[in-house]
Amino acid sequence: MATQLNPSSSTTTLISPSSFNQQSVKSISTKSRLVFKTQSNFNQKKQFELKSSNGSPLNAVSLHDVSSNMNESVLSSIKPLRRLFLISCYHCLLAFRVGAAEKPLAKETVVLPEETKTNLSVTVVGASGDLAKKKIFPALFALFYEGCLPQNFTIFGYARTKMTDEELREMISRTLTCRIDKRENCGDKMEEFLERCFYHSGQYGSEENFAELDTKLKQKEGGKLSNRLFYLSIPPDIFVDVVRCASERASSKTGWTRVIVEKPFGRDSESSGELTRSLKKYLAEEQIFRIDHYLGKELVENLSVLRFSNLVFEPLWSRNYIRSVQFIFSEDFGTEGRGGYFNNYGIIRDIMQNHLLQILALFAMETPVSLDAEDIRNEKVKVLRSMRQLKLEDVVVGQYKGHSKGGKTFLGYTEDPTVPNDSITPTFAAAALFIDNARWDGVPFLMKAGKALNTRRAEIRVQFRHVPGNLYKRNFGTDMDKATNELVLRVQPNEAIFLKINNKIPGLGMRLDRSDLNLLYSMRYPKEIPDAYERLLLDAIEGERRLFIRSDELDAAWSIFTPLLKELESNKIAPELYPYGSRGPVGAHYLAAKYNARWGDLAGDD
Ligand SMILES: NC(=O)C1=CN([C@@H]2O[C@H](COP(=O)(O)OP(=O)(O)OC[C@H]3O[C@@H](n4cnc5c(N)ncnc54)[C@H](OP(=O)(O)O)[C@@H]3O)[C@@H](O)[C@H]2O)C=CC1
Ligand SMILES: O=C1O[C@H](COP(=O)(O)O)[C@@H](O)[C@H](O)[C@H]1O
Repeated sequence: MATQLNPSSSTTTLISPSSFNQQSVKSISTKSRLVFKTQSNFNQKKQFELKSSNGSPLNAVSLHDVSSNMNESVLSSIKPLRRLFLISCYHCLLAFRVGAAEKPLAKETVVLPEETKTNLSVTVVGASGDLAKKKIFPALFALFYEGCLPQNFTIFGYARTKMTDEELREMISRTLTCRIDKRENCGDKMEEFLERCFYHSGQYGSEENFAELDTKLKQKEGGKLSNRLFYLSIPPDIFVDVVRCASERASSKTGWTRVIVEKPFGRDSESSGELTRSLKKYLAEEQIFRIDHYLGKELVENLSVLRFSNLVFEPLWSRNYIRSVQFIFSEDFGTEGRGGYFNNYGIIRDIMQNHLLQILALFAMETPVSLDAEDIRNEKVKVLRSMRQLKLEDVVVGQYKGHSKGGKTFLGYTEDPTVPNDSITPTFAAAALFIDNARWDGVPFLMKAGKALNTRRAEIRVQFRHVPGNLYKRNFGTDMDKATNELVLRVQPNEAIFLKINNKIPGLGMRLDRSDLNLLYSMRYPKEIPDAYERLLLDAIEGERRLFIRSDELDAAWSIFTPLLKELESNKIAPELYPYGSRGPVGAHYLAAKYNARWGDLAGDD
């Protein structure tokens, strides 16, 4: 196709603290978060209330008697890490509670002895950069505001730029915001947060500079057991240097050391494998948290809930009923400011090979044995390993060109000063992928990702088959495509789940139309949805790996895309040009049509 040039119920589950063992902590850590609360109608006994991660109660499973407080002996039977997790959840979920019954956090907080002996240090490496300012510091502040960080925590910024602690605070403070629905004490909280932020300037490959950081970290930790999290918010070519220096000179001697690595994890199978091998010289796999922030998005988290906790969906989840599945990402802006990075990667590596493929794996996996990270990741790997390598004839690539509209001119990709004039890096791609297993044999999984399009959105669209022998086909005219059901998970913006159904238009005649059963999050859940980085940072702090990418997942993901990327690059495949702000190259329509599908986002009735 390319041209060759050169919900929730209101019932609550209660767990008796006396039966609260490691296993229950483990299962809670993967399924839900915890709230400890004191309730007068339960004889003032402390109770553990299971809540979904957005604070709404989970469906009831059972109701146990509550017999004792969570005391030292219970805590001491729990491993230190779990204890820390338990404590942090305690703070966190107090804050997630909804409704008038919510009590001020500070009054309910019981500081457990273990917590006073532990310190968490988060070092943001590349603190002067875009991602750190835009996402990481604000997410850390949101966690602090929500009471999700432990009592003793320190945040360090590390980069080459010379800055004082005060200057870092000034830089961070410009990007901090309060949640719309939680402004109480926000200014004070910001002050408190900023007081815990410090800066160390150093080179990324200097062990000496990391040893200095270590000294500063130790000062702040004040002899407490130290847990250290390093967030690598830097270009990938310096990941290994930083990991070497941090692990050799600044890792914790008393607690855990973990490293969050930002994408890109390599450019292809070889470079990704090389990166993994290099990181593993200094870190165990359990210490590496490869982040894909799409996995932290609310609707992506909900995908498995929707599938596995609703009887109505899972039986339909196969080639028997599903005609095609579409994963759509679009942005209504170009590479503005990130052309240097982007030109070396392109949209397939930037969005498809990671964000969209991760969602696909979650969508298509078999039911995992449990919600434990390894069980889920095992299933994702199986799906990825069952996928066919992507072929050139199943791909369309595009690049945006300049466009003037309403007196405004939008520059084309190659007009961006950070991009070479003759660049053929794709800013748009559409692809048809296939999973060769019993469940999905023959079903096209269509992906589309593009920058500088007409709209910003990310969604999953499941198009179901026609109703066999549909009695009502005449009432629809000839366009049977219109008569199929479609389930849409709108990841962003305006999070929603809707199901397109056929319905009789009220009246004496018999005319049908398509209507939506619509779960619009802003109506159903008026609370602000936490940013993906908040969820993922909290998970990394708690040691929850479910939403991070394991090295074998990464290998399998690269295997699908690497041959295609090589072919595109070695044959210098020219992208189809599309105007800035348009719906993208027309080739994408032909690709969908080849597999008897139509892009759901372009149907005009969403
Ligand atoms: N920005 C975003 O929206 C997203 C970014 N990412 C990934 O996150 C990471 C950080 O992104 P972002 O903040 O945009 O990156 P930046 O380009 O802003 O780099 C972060 C910091 O790294 C240092 N740095 C930059 N270039 C070099 C270099 N060539 N050699 C050594 N140090 C350098 C700079 O700090 P100093 O000069 O002070 O040392 C800079 O402030 C990257 O891996 C990126 O791919 C992933 C998803 C989204
Ligand atoms: O990883 C990336 O994601 C952003 C889009 O993230 P979103 O959460 O704002 O949808 C994208 O702009 C960027 O190119 C890519 O590297």
